[in-house]
Amino acid sequence: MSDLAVERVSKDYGTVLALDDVSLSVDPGELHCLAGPNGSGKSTLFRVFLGLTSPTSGEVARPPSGQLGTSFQEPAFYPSLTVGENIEVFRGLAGNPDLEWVRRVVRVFNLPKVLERQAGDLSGGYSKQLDLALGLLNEPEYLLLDEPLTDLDDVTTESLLSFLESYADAGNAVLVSSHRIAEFAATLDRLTVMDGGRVVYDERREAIDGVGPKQIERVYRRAIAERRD
Ligand SMILES: Nc1ncnc2c1ncn2[C@@H]1O[C@H](COP(=O)(O)OP(=O)(O)OP(=O)(O)O)[C@@H](O)[C@H]1O
Repeated sequence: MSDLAVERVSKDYGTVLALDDVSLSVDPGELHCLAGPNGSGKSTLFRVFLGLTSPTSGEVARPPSGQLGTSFQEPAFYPSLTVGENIEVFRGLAGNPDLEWVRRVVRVFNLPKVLERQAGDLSGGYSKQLDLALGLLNEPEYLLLDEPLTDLDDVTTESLLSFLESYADAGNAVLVSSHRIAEFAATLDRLTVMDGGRVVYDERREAIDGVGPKQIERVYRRAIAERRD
C-alpha cells in the first residue's frame, strides 16, 4: 500500500452504508480529484484518511501526522484572533516552518491585505483562504482538501489551482474533493468518481478519454449513469 491508502474499506452508520468496499491510494506527485454527487461518501472517505473516524471493516495506511495537512469542511482557525495572529499560532503548531514558505502561502491566498482583521469577521471567501493557508503551513507531503474552491472568486481559484499543480509536481500528494469537476480538468492527474459509497471510476489522466473540461464532465456523468442503470 501507498503511505496514504485504504484497502477494502466499508463504513456503515447504522442502516446507511457510507463506504462500500473502497480501495484507493493517494500517491506522491499526483493532483488527485475525488468527485461525486452529494452523499456519495467523499467526506466519509476523507474522515477515514484523516483518522477522524474508523472504518467498520478494511485497512487504512496513514503517514505520520506531521506529513498530513488538511482543510476540511468547517474552518479550524481561532475567530477571536486576527489573521496574522492565527498564522503565528499555527506556524508554532507546525513546528516553525521556513519563513519564506509561510510568506509564499500567505501570498497565494491573498492574505497580506487582511492580516490585521479579526478572523471571525472575514467573508466566506477569505475564511476559506485562511483555512487553506493554515493547512499548508507545515508543508505536508500529503494534502487533503475538501471542496477547496467553495466561496473562492475566479482569480483566487486560478491562483490556487496553479499552486496545487506545482505542489503536486514537486512530489507531494494532493487529494481534493470537488463538485466543480470541470475546474480541475486542466490540472488533475487522476480522477476518482464515487457514487453510493462506491468507487465507480478511477483513472490517471493518460487514460481519460479527452482531457478538456467538457470531456471530464462527460466521463464523470457517464460513470455515475452506468452505475445507476
Ligand atoms: N455521522 C453520520 N451519521 C449517519 N449518516 C451519515 C453520517 N455521516 C454521513 N452519513 C451518510 O453517509 C452517506 C455519505 O455521506 P458523505 O458526507 O460521506 O457524502 P459526501 O459525498 O461527502 O456528500 P456531500 O458532497 O454532500 O458532502 C450519506 O448518505 C450521509 O447521509
